[in-house]
Amino acid sequence: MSTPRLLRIAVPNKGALAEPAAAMLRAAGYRQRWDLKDLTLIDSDHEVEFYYLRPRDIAVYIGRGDLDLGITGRDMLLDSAADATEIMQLGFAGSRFRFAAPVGTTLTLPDLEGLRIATSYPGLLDGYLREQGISAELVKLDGAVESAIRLGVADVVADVVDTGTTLKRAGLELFGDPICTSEAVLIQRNGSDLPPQADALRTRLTSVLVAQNYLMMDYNVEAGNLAATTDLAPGVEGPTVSTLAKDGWCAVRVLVPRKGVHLLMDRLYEAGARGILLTELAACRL
Ligand SMILES: Nc1ncnc2c1ncn2[C@@H]1O[C@H](COP(=O)(O)OP(=O)(O)OP(=O)(O)O)[C@@H](O)[C@H]1O
Ligand SMILES: O=P(O)(O)OC[C@H]1O[C@H](OP(=O)(O)OP(=O)(O)O)[C@H](O)[C@@H]1O
Ligand SMILES: [Mg+2]
Repeated sequence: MSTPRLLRIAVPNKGALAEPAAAMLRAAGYRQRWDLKDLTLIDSDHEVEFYYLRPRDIAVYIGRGDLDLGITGRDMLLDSAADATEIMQLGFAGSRFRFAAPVGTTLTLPDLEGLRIATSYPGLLDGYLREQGISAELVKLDGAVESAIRLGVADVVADVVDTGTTLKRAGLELFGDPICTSEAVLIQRNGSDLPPQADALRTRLTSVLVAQNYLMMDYNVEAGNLAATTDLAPGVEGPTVSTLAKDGWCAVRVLVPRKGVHLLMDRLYEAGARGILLTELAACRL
């Protein structure tokens, strides 16, 4: 029987994506580099080879078919116009791509006509301006775009915004609708055939997301109140209900979303649940 070829995965080597991407792969059970100077790493147990590349270049390699799968930002994928598509959302490096101008300028979208717009994402911006029928001059910069207006090279910027701190420090404010809402995504070349290890990777990454977003809950409840509590927390495939060594009481175990879990515990308590315990999931396969 022939051994399958290595699955080749592009992983960001620096910037906002690098650390959480490596952490997610580690949490999924894959080996990751410890030495930041390593350019590649083979995880022979899983027949996977990781390539550590500039986040901006990852969509290009995937679109050309040089590598099988890559982790990048949706904004970077769209900016590259690569022949690739996102196949999974990874839940980190969330950001919005937005227009900003000096505080008090009160611009609207049509005012962009004829203005100079600084950006590190000219492909993404150009596509949006075309869609909106606006003709503007794009000033392409590598980074620190927020300083472009003060330095006189642009009237407006279009850049990645997370907390908004960088914009605020530069004396800028947002205007217009978000051009793109982004997060880290797993990408694949359109129509490419992947070795079987790709399915295992996707299952493992999904499991990491579940383990991050869910908690295991245990509680005790009198049989008469069981339905009221399980209605509040129905779980993924239904709660596990066992008999408690106390007359007329049940023990319940159920997966619950991390988000809003304190409110859920209050409601369960009101509905009769007692001894409510939460446990982190170290790993799972659902
Ligand atoms: N402060 C941030 N918070 C959350 N996500 C961010 C933040 N800054 C950038 N990102 C996201 O991380 C991804 C990579 O951006 P990053 O700024 O790390 O790369 P870069 O430095 O522009 O890349 P390169 O060095 O290759 O040009 C993008 O998808 C972007 O939306
Ligand atoms: O809204 P905030 O939380 O302030 O984050 C947004 C900032 O983070 C990124 O910058 P990065 O550190 O990647 O530097 P760069 O501009 O050189 O890419 C982005 O380009 C913004 O400048
Ligand atoms: Mg950046």
